[in-house]
Amino acid sequence: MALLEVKNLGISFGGLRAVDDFNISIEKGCLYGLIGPNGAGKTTVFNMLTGVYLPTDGSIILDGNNVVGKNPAQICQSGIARTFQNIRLFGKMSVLDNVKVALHNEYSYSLGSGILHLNKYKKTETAMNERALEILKVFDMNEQAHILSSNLPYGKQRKLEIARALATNPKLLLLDEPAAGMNPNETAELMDTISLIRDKFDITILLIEHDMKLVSGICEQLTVLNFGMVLTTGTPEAVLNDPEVVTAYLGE
Ligand SMILES: Nc1ncnc2c1ncn2[C@@H]1O[C@H](COP(=O)(O)OP(=O)(O)OP(=O)(O)O)[C@@H](O)[C@H]1O
Repeated sequence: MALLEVKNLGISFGGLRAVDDFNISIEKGCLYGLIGPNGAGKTTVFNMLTGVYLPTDGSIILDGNNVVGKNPAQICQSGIARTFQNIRLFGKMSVLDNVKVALHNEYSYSLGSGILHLNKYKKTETAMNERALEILKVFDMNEQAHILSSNLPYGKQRKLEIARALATNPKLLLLDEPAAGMNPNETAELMDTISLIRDKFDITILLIEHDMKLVSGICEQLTVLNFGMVLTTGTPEAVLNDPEVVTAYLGE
């Protein structure tokens, strides 16, 4: 059974049909790319998958359960995490704290325990620090744990966003243009990181990206969206050589 099965998904904003009859099936462990021209509806699909937008039609089945109608926090608990096109870190918090805020799916203590610094609070905080450092180490950022996140270079801020999303312990990680604004060296490093976390965290990844080098380098399956509708689905080789895709998106 696929980890994510999306059927006939659609949404309208007033008279605009932003996404129509969108179907996708993603096997567990797959690294999957969603591509298409600007305004095709890619981020709108992410917003529906994460409960930010309520679809007008269709179903989103994650691991056998329909998540349509759940709010973003409930969907995060069900196992979908995301990053955003524009970096949305807590700039005035440390790198470590940015990761720790996302650990609440796994760790918790009562308000009273926190105020009174009871044993439960101390144990949980120690465990959270250890877990957050472990995640940061995968990104080679454990030594920067105590600096302000806004002081990180751009490429590292993007990685920290991914680390924070991973801290929610997702089954499915959605990355919205993870390479946006990166230079070629940062993009190459990011490609290695994305492949590594898929293996190390045993997760499934769906990413939106305009950088075709990244897409063809790491994705195993692609779906192309055009004017809110699926143009085609297949392997990167088949999709990127499809004349319709070349005309609609790649512009050659
Ligand atoms: N909340 C909203 N209200 C009205 N229209 C919206 C809303 N959200 C998205 N849209 C419209 O839906 C369409 C798809 O937008 P979307 O941002 O999903 O495209 P995209 O494929 O992610 O584009 P890009 O590659 O530029 O990020 C656009 O016409 C956009 O203006």
